[in-house]
Amino acid sequence: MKPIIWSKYKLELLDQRLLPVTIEYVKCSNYKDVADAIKSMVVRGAPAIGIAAAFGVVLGALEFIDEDKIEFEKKMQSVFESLASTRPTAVNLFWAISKMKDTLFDCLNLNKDEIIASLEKKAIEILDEDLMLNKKIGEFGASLLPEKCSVLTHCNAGALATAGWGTALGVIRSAKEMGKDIKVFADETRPLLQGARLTAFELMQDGIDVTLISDNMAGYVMKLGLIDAVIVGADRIAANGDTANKIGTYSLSVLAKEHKVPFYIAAPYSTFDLQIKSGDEIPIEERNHDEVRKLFNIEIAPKDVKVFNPSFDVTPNENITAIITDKGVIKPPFIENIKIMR
Ligand SMILES: CSC[C@@H](O)[C@@H](O)C(=O)COP(=O)(O)O
Repeated sequence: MKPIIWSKYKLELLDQRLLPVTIEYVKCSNYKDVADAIKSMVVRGAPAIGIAAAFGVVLGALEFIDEDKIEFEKKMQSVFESLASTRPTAVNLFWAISKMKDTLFDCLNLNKDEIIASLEKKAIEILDEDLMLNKKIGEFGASLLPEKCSVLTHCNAGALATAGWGTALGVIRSAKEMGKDIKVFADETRPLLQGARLTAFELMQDGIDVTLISDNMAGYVMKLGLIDAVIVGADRIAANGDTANKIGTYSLSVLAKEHKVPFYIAAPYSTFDLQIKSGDEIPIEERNHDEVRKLFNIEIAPKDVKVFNPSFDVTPNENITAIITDKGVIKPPFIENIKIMR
């Protein structure tokens, strides 16, 4: 099941808000539809929102290509801004938009058809490259896992969050493909339940042994000795290795440290933000408070209760055993080794 389908200048996004109950695609015929889909989390996961935004740029260009050159450039600027204003934490979004901006800049002197063709080519390249990067992450990560092991993961860093295969779940898929005996514990991941709805669904579809737990069970499961490794994805990795990922990841890293369980981050190069020195500089998205007050639109708390709903947290580098990337496995000291690897 592909999360992103591009065909004949139309973008179709698998509506991840409805999974696993309903399988439905949302059709995006202009850049505003794409921005709305990213904001409302029809499409989610760091690499997937970057890819969707790249196709959003193509749709924006198609909409404005017939304007005169100055007007076209002005309108494209608002396309970039609108797509960039959707979600602040995952750097893959800004990485992909910046690739599309560079491509547009390089082809502005070409004719209209050539401009559209260049932008479309770049967006398809970003999509195809992500799948290839995930396969590499999978291979590097799988070699870290013992022949028989049980992995805990959080949120969804799988095929649904990427062009396919996944980062954290890519490591699990590759390990399985290598013949390793892998069991997975998936945190349900409140408030939006990406672990329960997406990770459990994805792994079951692939016949991978998965056990769902609620987030507050992770410590007990580790204490029972049921977890050999934690593997999660990332939304942004600072130059010192501090990593933003779905809210709850930080707590897991603390639990893993306490129980001496290795804690791995799996992410492609597009998730690194070497402009920022540490995780303190990563913008953390705060989402609608009803995500916490309600579950599937049903009130589960007093209507007006105060809520804090940060969508991500930052795991400090000292809690991370290694970062699995498409170029290899980065171990501490992260400041030096990230520089060398990148
Ligand atoms: C390969 S996806 C990595 C991360 O983007 C993922 O773990 C995550 O935090 C997704 O958050 P989401 O809010 O569902 O977009």
